[in-house]
Amino acid sequence: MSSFNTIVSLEEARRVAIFGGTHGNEMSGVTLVNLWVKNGAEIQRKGVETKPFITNPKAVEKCARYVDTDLNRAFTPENLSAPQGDNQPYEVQRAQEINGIFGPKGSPDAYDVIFDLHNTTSNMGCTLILESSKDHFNLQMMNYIKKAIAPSSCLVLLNEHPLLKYSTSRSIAKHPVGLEVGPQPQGVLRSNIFEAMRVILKHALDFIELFNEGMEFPSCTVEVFRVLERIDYPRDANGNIIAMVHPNLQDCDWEPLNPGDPMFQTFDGKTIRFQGSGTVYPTFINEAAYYEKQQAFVTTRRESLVASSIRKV
Ligand SMILES: CC(=O)N[C@@H](CC(=O)O)C(=O)O
Ligand SMILES: [Zn+2]
Repeated sequence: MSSFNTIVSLEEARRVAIFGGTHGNEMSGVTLVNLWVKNGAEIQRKGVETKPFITNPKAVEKCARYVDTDLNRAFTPENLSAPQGDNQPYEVQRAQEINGIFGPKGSPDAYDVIFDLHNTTSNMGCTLILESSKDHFNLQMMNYIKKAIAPSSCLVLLNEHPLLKYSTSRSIAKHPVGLEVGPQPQGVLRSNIFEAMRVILKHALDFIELFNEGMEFPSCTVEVFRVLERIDYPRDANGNIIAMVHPNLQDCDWEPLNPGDPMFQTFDGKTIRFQGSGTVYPTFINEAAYYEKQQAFVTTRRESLVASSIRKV
């Protein structure tokens, strides 16, 4: 297959940012970024300028997900081109500022790579979130990280869904990478989650350094979980939740869910079963921040993507 033989030449990744506090109550990213703002030795690499940055300082101060609106949905073309002014929601103003520093989104001036650090209350372990199946630089980075952290594992969630995709803070970079580690409650630090996040980032930065030094990365395949569908909690006519995630599904992120498997449990103990047509892999199961987004979990499908060989130009 030609895709296995072609070498894709890519620009070096000289400008890298690490975002923490996009959600102000996700403490691993907030804490790591604050640490690195004080002393950046750990994130320095030869030939790379790495900028640690707190994206939503007001939300961090309140230890809340956001102040007016979710910053990680705010980087839409409409918001970014809206006239600047104090009458805009805080996060929209902030998105414009951040786009000015690390973007502009979609332009040659944009940062090369942005890592955005998140925590989830779901039992997802280490998850890297990508927005494109065609970004060979990011796919190679995923392969490098997976190999480097073995026998620990990290999974790749691909959100390329035309309707479920959202306008993230990291989306202003040429190569956006979300890092989602859990389970960790909102406002809480857990040492195992904190350290897992730190290790992933170390390997990611090592990859960028090697790439910039001219190393060639041969073609490989990367297993990803592609976002398929958002599943809401069962609700009554008033919109109130009438069931919880079923105990058989709770904490079983990334495990196969088959048609007929228990999915929700009503308050009077009835089981609601999955009605899909085939096996899916649920994730973000019972994420605290997603109650407001009408989402109990997302379903995904396992796929193997081919990453072309890459080398710097
Ligand atoms: C729990 C959480 O905040 N998750 C992130 C996922 C992402 O960064 O794509 C979000 O919804 O923005
Ligand atoms: Zn988050």
